Amino acid sequence: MRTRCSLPNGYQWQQRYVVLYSELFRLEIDRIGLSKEELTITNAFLNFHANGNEIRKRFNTQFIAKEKTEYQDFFNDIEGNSLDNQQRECIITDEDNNLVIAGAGSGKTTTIVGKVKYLINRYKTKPENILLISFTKASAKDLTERVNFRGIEVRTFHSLGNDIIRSVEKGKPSIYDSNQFRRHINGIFKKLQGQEEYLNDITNYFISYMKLDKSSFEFDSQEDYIEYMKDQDFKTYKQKVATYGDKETVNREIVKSMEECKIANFLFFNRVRYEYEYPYEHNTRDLDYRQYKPDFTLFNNEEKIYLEHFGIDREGNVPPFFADEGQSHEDARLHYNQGIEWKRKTHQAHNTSCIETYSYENSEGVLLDNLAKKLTEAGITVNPMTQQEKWKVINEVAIDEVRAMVDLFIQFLSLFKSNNYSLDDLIKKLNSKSGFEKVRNTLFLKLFIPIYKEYQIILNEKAEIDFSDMINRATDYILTGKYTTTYDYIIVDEFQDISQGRYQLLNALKNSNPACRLFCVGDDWQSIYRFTGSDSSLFNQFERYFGVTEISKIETTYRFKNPMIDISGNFITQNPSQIKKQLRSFTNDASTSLKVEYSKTDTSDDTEALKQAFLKYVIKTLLKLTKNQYSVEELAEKIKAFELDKEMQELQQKKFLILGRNNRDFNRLNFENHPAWKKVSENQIQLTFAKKYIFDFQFLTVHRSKGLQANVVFIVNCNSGRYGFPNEISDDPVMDLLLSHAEPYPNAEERRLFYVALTRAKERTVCIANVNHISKFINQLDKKPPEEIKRCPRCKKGNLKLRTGPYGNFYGCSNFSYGCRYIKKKKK
Ligand SMILES: Nc1ncnc2c1ncn2[C@@H]1O[C@H](COP(=O)(O)OP(=O)(O)OP(=O)(O)O)[C@@H](O)[C@H]1O
Repeated sequence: MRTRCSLPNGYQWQQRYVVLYSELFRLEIDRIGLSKEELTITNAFLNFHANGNEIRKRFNTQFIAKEKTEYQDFFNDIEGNSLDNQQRECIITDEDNNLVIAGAGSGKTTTIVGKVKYLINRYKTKPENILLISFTKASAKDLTERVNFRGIEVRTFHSLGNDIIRSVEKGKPSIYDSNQFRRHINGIFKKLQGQEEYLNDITNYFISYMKLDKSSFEFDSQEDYIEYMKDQDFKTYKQKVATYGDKETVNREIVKSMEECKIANFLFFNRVRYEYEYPYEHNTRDLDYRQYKPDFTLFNNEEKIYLEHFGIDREGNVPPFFADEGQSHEDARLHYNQGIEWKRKTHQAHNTSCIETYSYENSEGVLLDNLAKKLTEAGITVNPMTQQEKWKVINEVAIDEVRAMVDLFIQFLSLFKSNNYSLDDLIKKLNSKSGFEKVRNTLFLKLFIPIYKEYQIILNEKAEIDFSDMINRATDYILTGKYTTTYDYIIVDEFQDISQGRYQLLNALKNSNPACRLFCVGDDWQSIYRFTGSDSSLFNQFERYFGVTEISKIETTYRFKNPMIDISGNFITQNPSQIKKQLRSFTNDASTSLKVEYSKTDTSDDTEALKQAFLKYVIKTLLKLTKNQYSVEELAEKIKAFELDKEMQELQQKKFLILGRNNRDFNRLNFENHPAWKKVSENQIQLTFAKKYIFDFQFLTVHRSKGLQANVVFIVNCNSGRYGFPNEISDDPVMDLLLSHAEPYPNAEERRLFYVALTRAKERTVCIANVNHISKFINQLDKKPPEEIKRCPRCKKGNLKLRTGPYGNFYGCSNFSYGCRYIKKKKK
């Protein structure tokens, strides 16, 4: 064991002796006959107890300053870099528990390399007494190479757990092949669908509980309500044919609210033929009003019956945000109720039948039962599909939802096991919830528990353990004394990805040697592995878990610059739970910019936008390289004539990354009609420019891009919707059952993921968003969108689209179908 040079934090020591201190303090010690020597010692104790922390701080400040001077040469060359002041200080700081909060690209790994070398050089710590842990095999290998010191091998938690088990059990444990995980869970899920009750539950979950049911009365602003609606994506299970130009596409029907979605699915699965917002059979158009389109038109043989769903409570009130600008809530209520009356009178006048349903029926949980009765009374036959038929339809039209459900099971199971939870723990947490969320979670658990049990049976039958079992079992061996360690120092990289199970292992290792010190480095802004078990509260509340801790920061980023530092920093800290840091760039000489490229197609193809974004970057860079001597047209000519060979070659040296939220986002790039572009492998794109210059683009998911960097990064699919960015599945509220602290800030995990995407580029990050489905993240980031993407001043979410009406051209909000009725006349 080495001797300590700086003074440890005395908080625990002060606590231990607090009673003795109070007793001595009460006594008049110079009058109780102590010898001179006893008096000196007692006074020193009292002084140190009262002022210990001040004394310690003063001493340590002096110590750090002295150490920085003495080891200046050493710190001037770590991996060929001269360390910055914060990097130096956190290496020298030497408490029992040390947490280094780092920024993206701030040299975390360089700092760890420096720490290890410092321990070995300065304190002569034996390499075998330093345990270095990283999270993935690749990062452990990279760190081993960077530390490059014989006897130091960086471990992953898994390899460590594996070795502990092997040493105790005197044999290698059989490890479950995690590559089979998805296949197994999918297989179990499919098998369970053969059971009648399970099939009932799963169809029920998809139809009624998959999307979050929030009443419009819960929202104060139309802005928030529209955002919620767009995130939830109110697609029914009915398909509709749509025509774009000369192409026909089949898409799921989209309605405007969760309640309408419930009604539509009810009609569809009960084989009631209907059309959504179909023009009323009688002409009602006049100069002020367009043709009336009832919510649903039901076809009963030759007869048409209408269905209107009214968004009112039992007293006829409407949600607060129904009021238009300058309109009082009471006026909005009157206006809406007049609309109801108009519809009733219209049906009376034309002798047509209209079934009415109300929002309050949904809040009271009787909407669909009442609807069934009303349909029967109106003579409409309700002919329910069997569960098998329903499930077949769901699989046919919404396979993405079925896959997402399997992803959710996988994510839930991983977090459940890596947290070392029991089913009882889940039930207890469940009981703390209420309302829709409780019913939804209960049904989810009913679906999850059999999957978990079957999975455990597979493990038992094969006598295998999975990664979570490995960590948990290793922890047990340490806690029961079957395995002992001698580590003086435990250093953990990427600490933001820690899970409860790994924390328990770490704590057990640390506590088995009282002299052991812990040095953890990570960036809470980049914690993106909740789906494999990480729990960000372990980072954010480090001290609560490990005891008194010295917290340091490294905040100079060596990758990206301003304005991206400020933009991304403001973006991530909108979530108040993220720790505040002041990132700054190592240089003011260059910048990293953020651009948004808006795709204007009606399809999910980002190809054209990617091309445009790339061209803009090429032009900008060439203008700079040629010192703005030429116009854009001249540049194009010169490229064709190969007169900018040097500049083009310089451009070719750059690294380009395309990032997607999911692997399937790669399919958003489709180069059918663009011969210069081609997909050359599963994740590679190539562009041949001017028939000569080849540019390579690598596609990665944002998760895979963690720790990587490029000159330019294009982020595709920056759109709203359940599978956009933010992806609404990953922040499914059911995950709260497993987190030690629920993350109340909306889309917290996805925000961190987007932050990781934003911070990969050295020069430019381009977000590609579709004008019709712009992600809320883009709305927050792009404060000044181009003219043609004028934000709607009312709902602030849509953009204004030029339309033609009876009084000429006008701008209307793209969120019209979500209820925003803003219009503005086009100036002549
Ligand atoms: N003091 C320094 N001076 C100059 N360059 C440095 C310094 N510290 C680190 N770097 C450089 O910064 C880059 C990023 O360092 P490193 O790989 O350690 O970052 P990181 O913080 O682990 O990144 P990420 O946040 O993406 O995981 C490397 O090229 C490294 O050499």
